Amino acid sequence: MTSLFANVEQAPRDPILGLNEQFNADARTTKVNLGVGVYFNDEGRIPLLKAVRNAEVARLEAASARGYLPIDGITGYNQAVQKLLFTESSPLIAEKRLVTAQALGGTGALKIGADYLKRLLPNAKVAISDPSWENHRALFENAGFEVVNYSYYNAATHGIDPEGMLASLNSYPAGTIVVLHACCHNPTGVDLSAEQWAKVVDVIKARGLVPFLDIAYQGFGDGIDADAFAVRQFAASGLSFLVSSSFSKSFSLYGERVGALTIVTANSDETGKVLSQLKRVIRTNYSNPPTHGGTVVATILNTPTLRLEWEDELAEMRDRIRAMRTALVEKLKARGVQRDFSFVLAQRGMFSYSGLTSAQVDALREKHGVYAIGTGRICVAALNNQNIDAVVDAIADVLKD
Ligand SMILES: Cc1ncc(COP(=O)(O)O)c(C=O)c1O
Repeated sequence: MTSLFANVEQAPRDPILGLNEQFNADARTTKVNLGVGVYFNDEGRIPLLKAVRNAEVARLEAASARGYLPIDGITGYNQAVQKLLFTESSPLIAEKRLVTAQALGGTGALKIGADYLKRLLPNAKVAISDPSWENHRALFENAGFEVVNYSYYNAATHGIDPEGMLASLNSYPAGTIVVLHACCHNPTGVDLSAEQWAKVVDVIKARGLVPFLDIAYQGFGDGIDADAFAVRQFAASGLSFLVSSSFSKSFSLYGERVGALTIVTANSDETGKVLSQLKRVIRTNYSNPPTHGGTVVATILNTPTLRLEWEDELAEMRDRIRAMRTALVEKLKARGVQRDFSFVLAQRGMFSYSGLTSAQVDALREKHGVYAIGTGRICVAALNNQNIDAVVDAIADVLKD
């Protein structure tokens, strides 16, 4: 009798998680991991934010005073997410046009959104940017959608291809789902300008496309409010759309899986019905989300002192990444590297799309123990004063070859 799994084939390794496994197995003490999308502090550690520590203390104190742990429903989480995205005075809140559900990180928010959209629009295609976060395509394909790419990045200018993007959007039939990075585009770090967003909103509205905004780095671009610009533009347009929020990076809570899916409906009647459907998707996947990380985030967002503490720490992370961008560009220049890397200064968020070829990325890893993604994406948020000189030397070396 053949065994149940006798004919199972080895699945390809996830490009990022696979690289991480390789990094962990690398015995070199000088190795640097610029592959994974994680913010590390100057000691190379994932920081425990003071606001998080203080919220944890408050959480435990409240639980012991009560004498029991609540089993469902985190007070104030959904409302806090909505205020972060749309501001407290948004008419969407007053008009009860928002459905928000806590989700397992940004990935979980995309997944429940995708599963719900598959029920709503079974024949729609999903369009993602070229390039996009590695998981977008696989996630929507796994939800049963055909996924296509819209033009986004111009490698020659290290900028947006605005005409190409609008041409792509204009070619789609009504009902096509368009996944947009609301800020800090992953992997390129290149975002649309206000004027470009306005044109994108117009085309999406005119053609009846369905926007799904992914906001995984709110606060890492220009600030909490500035980074919500695109989300608020869509809100002002009167369209119905979806937003997936991730708090993994902004609260430095990677392992807790904190995120949210928000759906903007046309009116309060739709809101009630959409919520009932979304609950069904969640219920049949994992029943309800864990409470720990969500309570910490809700406590911070709803407690003025903790909120200020968090905003300062988020700004500190953003400033440190910017400082690392500047240091990288200046050190490469000082090292005599001919190629101009100044485009890196205009990129936002945690990543840089360096323009290094996959052969150069291989050489960085094999010769120097510097790990980057094959597309040339490096995580600038993983650079620090201890490792940056080794990284600069390694890049200079592979460019020389
Ligand atoms: C664009 C984008 N969306 C979503 C996610 C997923 O976020 P989370 O780690 O919270 O699942 C990421 C994380 O890398 C991302 O870069």
